Amino acid sequence: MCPSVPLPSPCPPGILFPYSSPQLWGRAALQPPVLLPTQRRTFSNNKILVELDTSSGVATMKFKSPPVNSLSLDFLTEFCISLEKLENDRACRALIITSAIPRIFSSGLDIMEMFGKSTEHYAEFWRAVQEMWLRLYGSSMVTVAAINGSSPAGGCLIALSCDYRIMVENPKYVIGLNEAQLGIVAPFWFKDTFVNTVGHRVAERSLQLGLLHPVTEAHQIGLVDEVVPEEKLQEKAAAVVAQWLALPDHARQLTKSMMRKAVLDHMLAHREEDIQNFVKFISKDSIQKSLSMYMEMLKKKKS
Ligand SMILES: CCCCCCCCC/C=C/C(=O)SCCNC(=O)CCNC(=O)[C@H](O)C(C)(C)COP(=O)(O)OP(=O)(O)OC[C@H]1O[C@@H](n2cnc3c(N)ncnc32)[C@H](O)[C@@H]1OP(=O)(O)O
Repeated sequence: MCPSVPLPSPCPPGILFPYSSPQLWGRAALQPPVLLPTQRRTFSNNKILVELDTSSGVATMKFKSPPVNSLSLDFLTEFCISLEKLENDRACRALIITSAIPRIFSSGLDIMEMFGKSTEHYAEFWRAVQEMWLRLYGSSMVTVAAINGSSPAGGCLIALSCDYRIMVENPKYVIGLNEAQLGIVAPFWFKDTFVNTVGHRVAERSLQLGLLHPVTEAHQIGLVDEVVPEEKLQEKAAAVVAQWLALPDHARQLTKSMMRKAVLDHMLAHREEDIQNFVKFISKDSIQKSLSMYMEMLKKKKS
């Protein structure tokens, strides 16, 4: 189960740290203005590898869950634990998220977690999905998605939850919230996150059609901020992080919080109701049938 992490009281999970924890504003001030020798701290679990460069304050998180980095309950739990560790580490000010699996950033929520399971399992799974989003969208760190492969649905949500998205130029890669194609509906907080990034009209069309956008199109509609060749991705991500970290942390964090608070608060106010809605929706025979047909379609595509 995704842990309920003790955030500084009285802050509910997902509210940006600056609102409740002014003592953390000073992360920037804690950094001496001299170049220190590079020091790396790594921690790894089954599905995620994290490397923190303590001299720059930048962590890189690599998804490494073959075949397609699908967001299973185990994956989400590891993700939340890693985010909590970094968020609480004063040496860490920024996070770059990328994939160690060729051609895939993340294939989104693990469909097998939403298929043929108990209602208790669906509730636990959905709480973990919510937790992941609350932590990432509400993070006080600078977050950059270095998208080095396709990123449908939940994978796109991870990217959307970051402060900046850089995607590798490749005509085969796609990104978007394609839930409608599976016969399911993107929850209101997926939608809100999407609207906050691309605007209402683009989001409305893209969501209704369940579009997966090729990279160039994703760039045109503002779903990704920049497109780069594969070999430039890490360098570009580092440069973007450096630009964002050049500002005083407290000013950047309060601005981020101001921009995101309404959406985070809305979800927190409806969290339990959202879990009940998900369980009810996903348990329906018609939805289970749609998911089953979709999995069949994926398998057929392969053979
Ligand atoms: C009211 C409120 C209501 C709330 C209503 C509910 C809201 C739910 C919101 C849902 C959000 C989601 O993220 S739903 C998930 C959406 N995700 C997707 O649609 C992605 C589907 N996958 C793909 O398009 C492709 O697999 C892709 C990722 C591009 C990789 O293509 P490749 O050709 O490289 O690989 P494939 O051969 O297709 O896949 C390799 C194997 O991984 C499996 N696989 C692929 N994606 C998978 C996935 N998401 N979950 C599980 N398994 C997956 C395939 O079946 C294969 O299994 P084997 O055949 O056994 O090897």
